Amino acid sequence: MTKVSFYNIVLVLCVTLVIYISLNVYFINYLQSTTPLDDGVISHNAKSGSNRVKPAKVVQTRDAPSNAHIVQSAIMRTAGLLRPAFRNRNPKYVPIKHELLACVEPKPYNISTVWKTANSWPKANEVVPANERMVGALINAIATEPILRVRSSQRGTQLKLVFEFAQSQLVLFKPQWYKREEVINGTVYSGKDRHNSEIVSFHLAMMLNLRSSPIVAGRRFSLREHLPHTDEGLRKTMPIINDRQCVYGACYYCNRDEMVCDDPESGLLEGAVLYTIPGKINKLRSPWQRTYDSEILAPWEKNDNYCSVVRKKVSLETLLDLIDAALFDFLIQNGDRHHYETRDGRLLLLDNGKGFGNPYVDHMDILAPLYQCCVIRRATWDRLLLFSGGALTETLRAMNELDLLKPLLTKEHYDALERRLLYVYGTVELCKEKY
Ligand SMILES: Nc1ncnc2c1ncn2[C@@H]1O[C@H](COP(=O)(O)OP(=O)(O)OP(=O)(O)O)[C@@H](O)[C@H]1O
Ligand SMILES: [Mn+2]
Repeated sequence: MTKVSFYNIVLVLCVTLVIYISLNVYFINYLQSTTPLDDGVISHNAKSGSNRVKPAKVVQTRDAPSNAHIVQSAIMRTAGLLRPAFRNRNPKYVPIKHELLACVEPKPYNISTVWKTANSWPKANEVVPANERMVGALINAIATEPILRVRSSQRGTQLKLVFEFAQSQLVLFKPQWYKREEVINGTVYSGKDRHNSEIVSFHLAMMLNLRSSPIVAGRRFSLREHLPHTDEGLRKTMPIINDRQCVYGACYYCNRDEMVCDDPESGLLEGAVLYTIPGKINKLRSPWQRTYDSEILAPWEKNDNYCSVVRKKVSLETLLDLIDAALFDFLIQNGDRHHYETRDGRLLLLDNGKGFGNPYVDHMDILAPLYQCCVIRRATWDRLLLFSGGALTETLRAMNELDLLKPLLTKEHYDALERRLLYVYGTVELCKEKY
C-alpha cells in the first residue's frame, strides 16, 4: 500500500468517526431538550389543534440512575408532533373491522362438538386461527351453557371460580369487583382484577392480530341457584350478607373481608369467563419484572442498556413477543406482568385483568421493553398503523358492544387508548430517528 492511500484511509476513518460522534451528541441533545412540566404532568403544546395529545397525568420513571425520564419525555414530545398519517384514519381498517366482528359475533353452537373444535385450534401460542368465524360460537357457548359444577380455583392469587360445563369442559370465571366508572388510584399494579379488562383485552389482542389471549366472554350467573352444584370448599366461603349471596373463595389473597356479592336487583353475579387454553403452559419470570417495592429499583430501571442484557438471555423471537406484550400492556395499562407464560416456547397473553384501572394516568415505563430495545415486529407495527385516527376506538367499541356485559368501557378509557396509541407511535418514530 502506498503512503498516500494509507493516509486517505485514515482520513476517511477520522471523518466517519467525527460524523458518528456529532450525530450521537445531536441525538442526546435532542432528547434532553424535552422537559416535563408540573411534576410529571405533561401537556402537549403542538402547533395545531388536531396535533395535540390531550393532557393526562403521566407517571414517569422515578428518579433513577438512568435516562428513562428523558426518553419518556422525548416519546411524549414526538407523539405530539406526529405526521398526519398517524392521526388520520387509514381506510384499510374497514374490512379488518368487519372480519373481526364476523368472528366474535355470538353464533349458534353444537354442544357435542364446540369444545373439541376450539381445543383443536391452538398452534403454539396462537389460540385461535386467523379469521375463524366459529370463535363466536365458542363465545356464545361459554356465555350461556348451563353451569354443572362450581368450585374455587387454586391457580394464581386472586379469587377465581372454575365452572364445569357439559362434556367436562372447565373454564375460569373472574368476578366483577369494580363498576365501570370506578378509577383505581395508586401504583400501576394496584387493585384487584378487572373482569371487563379481560374481555376487552381479548378483543384488542384480536385487533392487533396477537391471537394469544384466551377467548373471553362476559356472563352473569346466580350464585344462589348454583349452590347445590357448588363444592364444599367453596360453599364454606359463601355467606349471605344483607340478603345478598356473597363469595370470597379459597385462594392466596382470598379472605372474608373481601368478597363479591350478587346484584341486589337481579340476584346475579357478573364476571368474565375465560376459556381454558389446552396444553402445557410454562411460567417464566419477566425480565422487566417490577420489585413491588418503592424503595428498590429493578435492574431494568437502572440500566439504559438493559436490552443487551435481555438479548443475551432470550431469543429474538421471545424478545419480540415480550415487546408485543409490552405495547399491549401499555395500551391497557397493565403494569403487573411479573411473569410471562408460554405455550410451545411462545408467549401467551394470559392474565389481562389489571388493565383499564385509571383512564387519566399513563405509566410510561410499561413501554420500557420497546424504548429500551427499539425493535418491534413488522406485523405488529403494520397492524398498529391500521388503527390510527380513531379507528381503534371504533373497532374495539363495536367488538365490545357484542358482549353480553356491554358497555365494557367508559368513554374516558377509549380516549386513553387513543392517547396511548400515539405514544406507541411516538416511541417507534423516536427509535427510527435514533437508528
Ligand atoms: N384461560 C386460561 N387457560 C389456561 N390457563 C389459564 C388461563 N387463565 C389462567 N390460567 C392459568 O392460571 C394461572 C392464574 O391465572 P391468573 O394469572 O389470571 O390469576 P391471578 O390471580 O391474577 O394470578 P397472579 O396473582 O399470579 O397474577 C395463570 O398463571 C395460568 O397458568
Ligand atoms: Mn394477576
